[in-house]
Amino acid sequence: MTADRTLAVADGRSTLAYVRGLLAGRHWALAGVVTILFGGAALGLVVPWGFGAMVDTAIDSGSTADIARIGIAMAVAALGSAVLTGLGVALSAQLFETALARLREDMVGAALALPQSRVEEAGSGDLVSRATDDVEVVSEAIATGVPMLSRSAFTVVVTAIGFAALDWRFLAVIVVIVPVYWFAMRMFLTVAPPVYRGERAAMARRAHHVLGAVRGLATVHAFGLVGRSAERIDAGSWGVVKWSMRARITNNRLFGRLNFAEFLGMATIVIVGFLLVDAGSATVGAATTAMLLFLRLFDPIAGLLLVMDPIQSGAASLSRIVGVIGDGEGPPEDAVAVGSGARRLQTDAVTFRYHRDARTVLHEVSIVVEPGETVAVVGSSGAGKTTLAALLAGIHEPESGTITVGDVDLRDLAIDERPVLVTQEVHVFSGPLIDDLRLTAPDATPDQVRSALEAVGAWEWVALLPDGLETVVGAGGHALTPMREQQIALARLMLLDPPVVIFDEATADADSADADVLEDGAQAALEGRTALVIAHRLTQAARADRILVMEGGRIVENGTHDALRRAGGRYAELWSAWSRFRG
Ligand SMILES: Nc1ncnc2c1ncn2[C@@H]1O[C@H](COP(=O)(O)OP(=O)(O)OP(=O)(O)O)[C@@H](O)[C@H]1O
Repeated sequence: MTADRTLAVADGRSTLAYVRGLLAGRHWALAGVVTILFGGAALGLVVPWGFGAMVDTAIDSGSTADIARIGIAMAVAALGSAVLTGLGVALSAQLFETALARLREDMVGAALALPQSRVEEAGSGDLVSRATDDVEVVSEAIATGVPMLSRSAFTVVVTAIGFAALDWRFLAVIVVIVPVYWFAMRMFLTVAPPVYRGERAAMARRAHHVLGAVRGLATVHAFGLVGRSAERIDAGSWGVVKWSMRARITNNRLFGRLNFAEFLGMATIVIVGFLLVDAGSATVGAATTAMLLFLRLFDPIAGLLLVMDPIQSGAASLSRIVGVIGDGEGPPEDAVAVGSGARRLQTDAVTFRYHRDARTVLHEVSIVVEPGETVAVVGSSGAGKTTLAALLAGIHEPESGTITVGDVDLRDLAIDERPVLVTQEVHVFSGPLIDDLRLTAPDATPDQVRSALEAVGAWEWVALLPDGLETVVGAGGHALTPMREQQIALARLMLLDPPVVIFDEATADADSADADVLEDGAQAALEGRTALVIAHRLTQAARADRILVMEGGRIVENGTHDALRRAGGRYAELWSAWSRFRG
């Protein structure tokens, strides 16, 4: 039975495990990136060290050649640092972009494998937003966050080591600035996200008013609504101004606190440097180096704080994506293959409700469709025919009872072994017609495609298309009538060649002029298969080997067309009403 539940959101541990899986086999590449970035950051220390050494050399009346040598060492180190950092950032971006590509693939694969019932329960909007917005947020976090994190984190760590190497007492600066940065970050991460969300929402409202006025310009003019429209747009724009001001104030507060931390740090280094030099335990050059080291930290620390927001959002989105990937109930690992050949389709006392609190839609339904047999299901609207079809195709699971295909439980079957459901909703994919038909059989030859089209009565019109099988159909291509789309669906089915088929009013959409052609096509497509046909047109039911009549979620009659008509029950009633209707 189905229950109300949204799509899962993975917890921290599962998300981390998934990320580890994404990077599996890339450990050496990751270690290489870390080493290169560490080397780049370490070489960067040579520049402030060089300046300090220059100061000490000048104080000690060293020669110009000594100073020049230090300058050359600094230049080489700066170049080396730039090259290594650039290489490290590029390699880390490549590493993470590759992981992102796999994440996208996994997400699309999982979304496509999700049972339709799960998507319906959770709401398709949730899935769409995870597949688009959340993937976008993660890629944004990776594109902006990873290079900044890689560069900044290593610079901060290596600089702290540099302080310690110079004189451990310079580390006092870290004790002074860390609390200020910590509070600045806490404030920013608490205040900024709702302000940015508010700003985006205000922009969306303004766009909504502007688009509404532009699209409905004729109505705006006709009813003299120009003034009111302008007022709404004004109000929307003013909302954007207010939220943008708040966002800028939030940013300025952050930068104000960062500047305060920088001031405190510099003052600490000046004081510690003065005391150390005064006590003779450090040189003026060392104090200069300490100050330059600290100045180098400004950009990386600000960068780290600013990427916290996208990284946080990225982590939240990643857990939503990993939730979907883990949620796929897909085919069981040890899915059973029942082999080729015709098979029996059977339900045993199947009961079903759409929701826990809803009424029962199917009551202990037991049916058997023998191998190769075509059984039609008829009944009044709301009898439960479509629900039965959905259960047989594995879209919903019974609350109780079992469904078996060739004596194997439906739940244990691989997805491509399950009965194929053909409904009246046919989607024609954009592209050459032959590609559309080959969706279900990529290796089919043009001759096989043509035979399938002939069998369902579609070759006559396909042959007359401007480019025959190569004609571009679907959105923006050659338009097809509903009947032709149905025929395409039947031809796809023939090419797929499944042993068990469920037709849910697959030919119901056609005009009566087209109905006979489609029914012939459907008959051909069902030849040799085990088929259950939900029939709206009773002529279609009359062609079946046997008919089941459904009412109120129960099978109330079972027999051939002739036998049921003679019995004078519900089917006979439906048939005479249908015959009168057809004249
Ligand atoms: N997604 C759903 N959620 C809740 N109830 C549903 C849902 N789909 C169908 N039902 C209910 O289940 C019952 C059986 O519907 P079903 O569509 O299976 O009947 P049907 O015989 O196929 O009818 P029709 O011929 O009109 O398509 C109806 O009462 C219907 O309101």
